[in-house]
Amino acid sequence: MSSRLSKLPVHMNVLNSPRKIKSATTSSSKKLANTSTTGNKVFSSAKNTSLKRKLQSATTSSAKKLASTSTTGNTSTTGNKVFSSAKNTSLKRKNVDSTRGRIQYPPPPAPLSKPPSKIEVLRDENSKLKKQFDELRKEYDEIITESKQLQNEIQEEECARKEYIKDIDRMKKRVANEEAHVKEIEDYIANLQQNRNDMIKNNSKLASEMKAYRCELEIANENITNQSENITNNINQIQEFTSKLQEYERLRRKLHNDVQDLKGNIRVFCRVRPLLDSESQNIANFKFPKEIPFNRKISLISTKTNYLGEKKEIFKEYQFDQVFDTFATQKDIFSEVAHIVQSVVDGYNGCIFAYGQTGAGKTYTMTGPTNATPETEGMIPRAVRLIYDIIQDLKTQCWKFTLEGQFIEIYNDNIRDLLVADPSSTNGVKHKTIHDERTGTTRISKATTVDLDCPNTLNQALKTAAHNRAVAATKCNAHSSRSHSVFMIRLRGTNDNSNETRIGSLNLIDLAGSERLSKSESKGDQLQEAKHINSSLSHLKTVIQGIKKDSCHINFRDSSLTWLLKNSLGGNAKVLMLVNISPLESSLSETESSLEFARMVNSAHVGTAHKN
Ligand SMILES: Nc1ncnc2c1ncn2[C@@H]1O[C@H](COP(=O)(O)OP(=O)(O)OP(=O)(O)O)[C@@H](O)[C@H]1O
Repeated sequence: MSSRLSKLPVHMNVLNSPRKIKSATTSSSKKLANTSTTGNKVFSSAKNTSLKRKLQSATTSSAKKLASTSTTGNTSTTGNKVFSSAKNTSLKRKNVDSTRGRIQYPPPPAPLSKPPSKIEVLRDENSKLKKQFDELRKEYDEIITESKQLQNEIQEEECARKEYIKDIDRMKKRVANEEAHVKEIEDYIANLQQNRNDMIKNNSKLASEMKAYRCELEIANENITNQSENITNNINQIQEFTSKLQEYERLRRKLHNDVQDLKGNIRVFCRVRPLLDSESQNIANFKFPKEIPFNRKISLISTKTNYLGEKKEIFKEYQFDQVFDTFATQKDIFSEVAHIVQSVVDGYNGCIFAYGQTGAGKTYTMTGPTNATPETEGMIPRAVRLIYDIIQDLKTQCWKFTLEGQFIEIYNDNIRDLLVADPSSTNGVKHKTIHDERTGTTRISKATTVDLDCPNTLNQALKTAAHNRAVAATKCNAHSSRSHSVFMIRLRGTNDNSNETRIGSLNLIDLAGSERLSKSESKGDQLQEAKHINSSLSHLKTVIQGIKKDSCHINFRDSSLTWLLKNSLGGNAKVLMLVNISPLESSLSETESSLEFARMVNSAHVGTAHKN
């Protein structure tokens, strides 16, 4: 019995060493905490179970010993037996209960007056064992508590581990993403690297190109420097040439004027128009003796019957500045007119008038036919176009020009505006001729003035004038032949370089038909018209004769026509008279009359022209 009990401490040695158990538990707990693997859990659980089993076995053995001791005690006393049995039963139950939970120990036996018996010894032992058991139980409870804590810790660790695993998975995913991102960045960097390499290549290429350009630039700069010097030299030369040109221009104008003076300030051209398709009459017998460089003479052979009834050929020869036969073109006529136009731009007054009987070709010569072409257009459009050309050229010499025009007609000695949009609106309007003695120019009051700044304005003005004359012609039979039309051009030029000013004027006149009163057999209004025409032409003749004789007093005021032409016929003027001749034999008498008038004009001398 004692050996068996003595064996108990051997078991209890294990259990009785709380430090060892605690240390083992702590070590196990640490291991568990460190490893947190399922295997460790199992191990820990197994250890706890083994500890439980040992405790149970120790309790069971103690109970058995008590039972056995109790049986032996029954031989002494019944009361003790009962007591022992009851105690043993109670102890057994307690011991059995102890396997389930807390163990209930029997109260210690009452002290014996006799030396302690075996039972008392056993009781002491039992009491000691109980104490040991209580201690063990306490330790066990602590271990259980600790184990539970460990379990909890294990569970927590397991949860944490799972979280870690999740975190690791998340991290893995993140790492995968980051790796992909890194891959992208690496690709991007590789691309950038490639670009950088390309750019480096380009850079070096550009650098070498730039070097080449720099060389070229240096050469170009040298060239520019050289050329700048050349330009400066050229500018100096140009300035020299310009001043020389201006000098030559002055000389040219003087020479041109001298030539005009030598030619005479009143020059007369004669033009014989061709036979028209519509005409079937006989042609007069004209002769155009060939001269070089141009024809100056025209011979007229007529047959006259004397009082004896004898037919006699009469030969008359006229000489003018130039004679144009039936083949002459508008261009031929203008080549001579152009000199006067040039004089006008040079600052002189000019006057070109067409004289001749009705139908002799005055309007054709001055304006051109109704649907004129560049070949057939007359002196007026050609003169204006030439002025445009000359003033355009003069711009290189710093000349600026303004050009304006008026277009009027003189009918029955009254002035009418041909550029007005509505002729009926001017009924009763009295126009006056105003001469500016300072500038030597003439203008008509209250008449429309147009700026002839471009060929279109000129064409429009010519159209309006032609329309207004046509309207008047329908109202009054053959009106156009019954009035003098005057296209007045005024020109003003300034030169800021030389501070020069040029003022010139050009009158282009289509005179009324010059047929004689006796022949026209006019009556009524027509007679009145014819009288006015003859009167004005007669005054023109008188004025020119007065000029021819150098008369002190020339009465320009005698007719509206001569008054209008005062500045154009006076000392400061270049005059060109175009005598238009009909080729018809039936017009011979009028032809002779016109040629006589022209001869008289041609012999007249109109002062010495001077600039305005
Ligand atoms: N050189 C010419 N070449 C061709 N046709 C011409 C020429 N000269 C005049 N004509 C024509 O002769 C006709 C009469 O000419 P125009 O009208 O010019 O005469 P005019 O002297 O002006 O007459 P009016 O005094 O009645 O105005 C017109 O049909 C015109 O086209």
